[in-house]
Amino acid sequence: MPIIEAEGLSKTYRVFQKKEGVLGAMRGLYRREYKEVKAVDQVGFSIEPGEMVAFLGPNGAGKTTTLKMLSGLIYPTSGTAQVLGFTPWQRQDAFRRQFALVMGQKNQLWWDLPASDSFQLHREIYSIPAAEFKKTLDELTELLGVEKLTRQAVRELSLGERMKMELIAALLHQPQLLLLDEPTIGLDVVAQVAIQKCLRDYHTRRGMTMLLTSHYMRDVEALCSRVLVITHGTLVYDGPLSGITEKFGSAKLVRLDFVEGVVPAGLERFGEVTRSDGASADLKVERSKVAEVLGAILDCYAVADVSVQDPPLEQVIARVFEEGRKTHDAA
Ligand SMILES: Nc1ncnc2c1ncn2[C@@H]1O[C@H](COP(=O)(O)OP(=O)(O)OP(=O)(O)O)[C@@H](O)[C@H]1O
Repeated sequence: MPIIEAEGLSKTYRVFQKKEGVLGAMRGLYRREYKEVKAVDQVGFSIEPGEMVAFLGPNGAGKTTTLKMLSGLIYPTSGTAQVLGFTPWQRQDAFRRQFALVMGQKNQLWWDLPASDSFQLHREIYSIPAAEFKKTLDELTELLGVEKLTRQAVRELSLGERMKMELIAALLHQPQLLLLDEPTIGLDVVAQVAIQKCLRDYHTRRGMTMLLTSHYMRDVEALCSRVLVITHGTLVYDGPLSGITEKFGSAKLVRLDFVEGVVPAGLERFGEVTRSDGASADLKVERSKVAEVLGAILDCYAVADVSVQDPPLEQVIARVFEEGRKTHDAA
């Protein structure tokens, strides 16, 4: 049975339009005007137990709104979802005990108290047996290298340390499903890698299911083999991470090193030269023409080394977002 099954999930927000100026504000008191924002439009997907899935999209695409519906924080306008066999917005206790939601932009821990006090509260709320609580806590603090920081007030911790504590709090009750909304936002590369490693190790040990939103492609590459892409509230891709490059990365990057120690003139007739540096150059070549172009280059020049690469994932994803925007604007 899938852990998450969403069908036709939609959310339209009704937003109050405040008029400019004092007069406008006064008019708004008795004649309120609203506009509708279609945040999520007929989204459907299914996630099997143990999958680690990335949920990608540009700012305002509807990712957080979808996660909020799946965790029962808000009601959908229409559509259905079954999460762990429950309808999330019915907020049954048994459902809440089996999942966790971590939002990189929101604090769930008490600011003025040490994280260990918040952990104890979680233990009470979830009725975790003392021995089990200690074992999980020790495992997680060790995994994240924060054993010595749990007795320090949360407000005194760095952003990265705080995020690690948030993650520990979320995992203490050993949820089957972890929903993560930008868990590495604002973190330096070292902290990002530590969070990724913790999630990967924890997944290997416990096999939890994970749905993650992130604007950092490194998170996605490190953790998720499947990707859902949403733009303007609509799902535009659901498939393997590698498939995104095949589907949307129409060009390949051909890297050439020339024997003569300089990049020869006239290379641009074979494709767009994206880098030229000493004896080496990068050429953007249409995927279907790579073999033909390489043959022609080798006929013309003395090439010492050649490699053919996919474009960086960031570039491909940016292209998917851009195409989604164009389709939306044209509709
Ligand atoms: N509470 C709300 N009331 C009104 N509109 C909202 C509300 N929350 C979100 N929206 C709107 O819904 C759309 C989707 O927002 P959402 O936060 O789900 O996007 P997102 O993909 O998570 O974006 P980001 O990557 O910037 O976090 C946006 O246009 C946003 O302005």
